Amino acid sequence: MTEILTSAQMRALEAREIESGRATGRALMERAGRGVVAALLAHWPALGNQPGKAVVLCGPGNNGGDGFVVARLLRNRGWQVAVGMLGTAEGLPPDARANHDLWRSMGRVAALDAVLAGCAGADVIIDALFGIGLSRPLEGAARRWAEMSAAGLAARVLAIDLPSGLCAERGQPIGVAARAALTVSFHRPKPGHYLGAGPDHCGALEIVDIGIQAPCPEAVLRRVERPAAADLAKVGHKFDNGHALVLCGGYGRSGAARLAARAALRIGAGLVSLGVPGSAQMEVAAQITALMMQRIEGAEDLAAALTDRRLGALCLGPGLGVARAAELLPVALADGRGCVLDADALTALAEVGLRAPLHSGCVLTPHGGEFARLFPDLAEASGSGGEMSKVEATRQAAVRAGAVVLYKGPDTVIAAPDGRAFLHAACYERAAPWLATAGSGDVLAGMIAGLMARGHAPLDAATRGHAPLHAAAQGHAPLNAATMATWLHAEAARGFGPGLIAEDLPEALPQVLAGLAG
Ligand SMILES: NC(=O)C1=CN([C@@H]2O[C@H](COP(=O)(O)OP(=O)(O)OC[C@H]3O[C@@H](n4cnc5c(N)ncnc54)[C@H](O)[C@@H]3O)[C@@H](O)[C@H]2O)[C@@H](O)CC1
Ligand SMILES: Nc1ncnc2c1ncn2[C@@H]1O[C@H](COP(=O)(O)OP(=O)(O)O)[C@@H](O)[C@H]1O
Ligand SMILES: [K+]
Repeated sequence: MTEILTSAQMRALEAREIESGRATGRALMERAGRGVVAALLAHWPALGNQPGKAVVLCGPGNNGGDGFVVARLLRNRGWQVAVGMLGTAEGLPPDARANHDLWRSMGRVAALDAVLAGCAGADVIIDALFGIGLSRPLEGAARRWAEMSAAGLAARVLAIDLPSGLCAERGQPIGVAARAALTVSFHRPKPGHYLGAGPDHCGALEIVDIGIQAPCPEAVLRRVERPAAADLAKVGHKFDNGHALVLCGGYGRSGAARLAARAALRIGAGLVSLGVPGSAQMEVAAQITALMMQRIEGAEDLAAALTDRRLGALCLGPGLGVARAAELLPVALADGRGCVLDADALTALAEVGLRAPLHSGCVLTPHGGEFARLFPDLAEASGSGGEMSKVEATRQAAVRAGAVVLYKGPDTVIAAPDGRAFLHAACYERAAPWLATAGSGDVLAGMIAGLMARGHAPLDAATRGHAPLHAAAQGHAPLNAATMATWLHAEAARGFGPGLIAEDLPEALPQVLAGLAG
């Protein structure tokens, strides 16, 4: 279950399910409500011991309809339930109206403001004001609710589908948004559950199966999955496992490249060389052992080094210096070899305005600042106050660059020029706040380069389990390498935990790789 659906895709699926005759809208709403109650009792088991007190806030659409179902099911379990409503019964869509009427046969519906004023003693508050249908900022009582919950005044808030006010696509409040302890969504998560401020507003996330059988569209955003051990196994001679070249900066600036190179080696490249200018040779030589060193003063030396076809991938950027990056970039990009561009290489690229001949073997790994330098319009459109999601911005950036773009952050989005896109969200059960440490991006760049250099093609589902296919300089495809490295990078941080510094990341990789195999 790796798909992440936009609101439009979710609506289309629901419509297809209903058209197929497999379910009615009412049935889906009933299952949604049942799922919410089950999730509530699973999340707060003490509430299952004896009937509690619930306040249910119902909005003017089907999210409100889910709320009426939950109110009825809790009342049937003996709970005291107060329902507050925004809008009128007449204005509700048909399924929500039917559930409103069912609830009215067993309880009252008050105005939202009145219920909010009396919700202090509730065991749980159900936010069923708005879900994927939110189209403008909250106002009036709905806004007051969002402010109240965001201020932490209301305990045990359960949001149905989304905390009201949160944009399902961008993971940012449209104006203000409620804050929940638990968010229960349906069928598949939405981008807003993972992006930006989404996880903070959602609290914890539960996805409930409501029995939709219609298949997800092919071209959806997917979550980055745990890699298969077979894809990372090492085989044969060191040259069978690929050779990566990490370009290094001058004297006093070699640390970042050394970090990247060590990560490339740890992730399984057979050989890793540092391309070092004369000024840094002594410094680097004193610091490395398993890594190799090659003198690369400028463009000519790099061109000569690249005549070795066993070099499967390059990494340019960490500690490189913008001027050196600008000199080396054209040579590095000339022959279409796998190339990870990070840090100073991205800044150099931004200075020439993406006119360098990027190609589909490149992976660009910008953080927010670098993304804004490379794609200022997309950064603005996806920034605060913009309308575009980080997913869409990354997708467009990949098309424009003709290369894989990995837009970093706790929510990392990875997109290929052909439209495929993946999200790695270091939140909820995969939170890895320790990654916010200097140099961790350098390690990621090295890991990607190491995977791209590795001398066997990734195994697809059809060939998994058979002997890997050997072909020098045919490493992991850039998109695969980027997604796998992102998962392993976060996993290494999660395994190490508090106190992590970038140097620890390559050293934590063996345990992560062993864990995959075990
Ligand atoms: N799509 C599906 O597959 C399913 C949807 N279900 C529920 O249905 C919800 C979607 O229902 P709707 O499409 O009716 O959308 P919502 O219930 O999220 O809200 C839509 C209504 O709110 C109004 N509105 C939007 N922003 C407003 C604002 N700021 N102030 C005042 N009014 C505003 C709209 O005009 C519309 O009337 C989901 O979030 C989910 O909870 C579930 O019943 C299960 C299945
Ligand atoms: N709060 C966070 N949770 C999880 N991952 C994070 C967080 N902050 C940053 N990261 C990750 O840490 C890395 C930081 O990279 P970058 O910003 O380039 O740092 P540096 O330049 O210091 O190496 C990226 O992989 C990014 O996705
Ligand atoms: K909601």
